[in-house]
Amino acid sequence: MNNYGIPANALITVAGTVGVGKSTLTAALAQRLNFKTSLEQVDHNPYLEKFYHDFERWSFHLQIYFLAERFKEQKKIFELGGGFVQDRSIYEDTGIFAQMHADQGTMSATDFETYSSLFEAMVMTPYFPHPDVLIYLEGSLPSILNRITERGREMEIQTDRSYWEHMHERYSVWIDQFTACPVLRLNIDQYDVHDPASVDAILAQIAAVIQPSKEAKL
Ligand SMILES: Nc1ncnc2c1ncn2[C@@H]1O[C@H](COP(=O)(O)OP(=O)(O)O)[C@@H](O)[C@H]1O
Ligand SMILES: Nc1ncnc2c1ncn2[C@H]1C[C@H](O)[C@@H](COP(=O)(O)O)O1
Repeated sequence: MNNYGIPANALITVAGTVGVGKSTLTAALAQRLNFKTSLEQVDHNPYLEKFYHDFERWSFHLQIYFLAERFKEQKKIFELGGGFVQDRSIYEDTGIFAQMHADQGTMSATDFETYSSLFEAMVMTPYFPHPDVLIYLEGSLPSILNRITERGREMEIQTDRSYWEHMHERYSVWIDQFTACPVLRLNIDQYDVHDPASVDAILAQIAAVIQPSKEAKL
């Protein structure tokens, strides 16, 4: 247990739509807690750019790739005994991205079924540590679009606004139904990741969510 009352073996996962600020908050929390990070690799992803140019052609390949990457990270977290802040959850791959492309017809029904059965088989294993808390970042679509633009990944900037609108809407429905682990909702206008007092306040909220749920498991 550290000064914040957060167990040293905790798994904190940061969720939310593209550009909302997950990686930035992940790094800030991990640094303060002296936790390891589990980050999403964008630069070495062999499918991501192709996917943004042709969803139909590449969505299945990309989902399989993300699933494999995410599962390797889950296994590492399990083997190292926790103490991680994780950028994006595996639940979002299936519950947001794969589902959205299946619903929009940019992933075929057969591909979605194959993907979903693989997902189920991988998640139902002892390697799969559910987070102690999932921090859900939320904010207005215009603020998030500004962040996507400022960050400057050309493939995302060139993507139609409607894609981000659908995703934003889908996230808000998804989180209201999410029950796999305890959730802490944070509005991006209500914290400043560069202000230590503001990060302290988040850590206190994390501790308040984790402690009762850890006690309940004992
Ligand atoms: N709290 C914040 N205040 C202002 N800008 C932020 C904040 N968090 C992230 N950003 C900026 O928004 C952009 C997207 O953040 P990032 O952490 O990469 O998002 P995500 O990992 O959710 O896609 C980056 O340019 C980052 O510097
Ligand atoms: N499962 C996914 N399917 C499609 N695209 C995905 C998936 N997971 C992440 N992405 C994309 C979205 C962004 O362009 C990058 C990185 O996500 P970010 O929210 O910026 O960390 O990968």
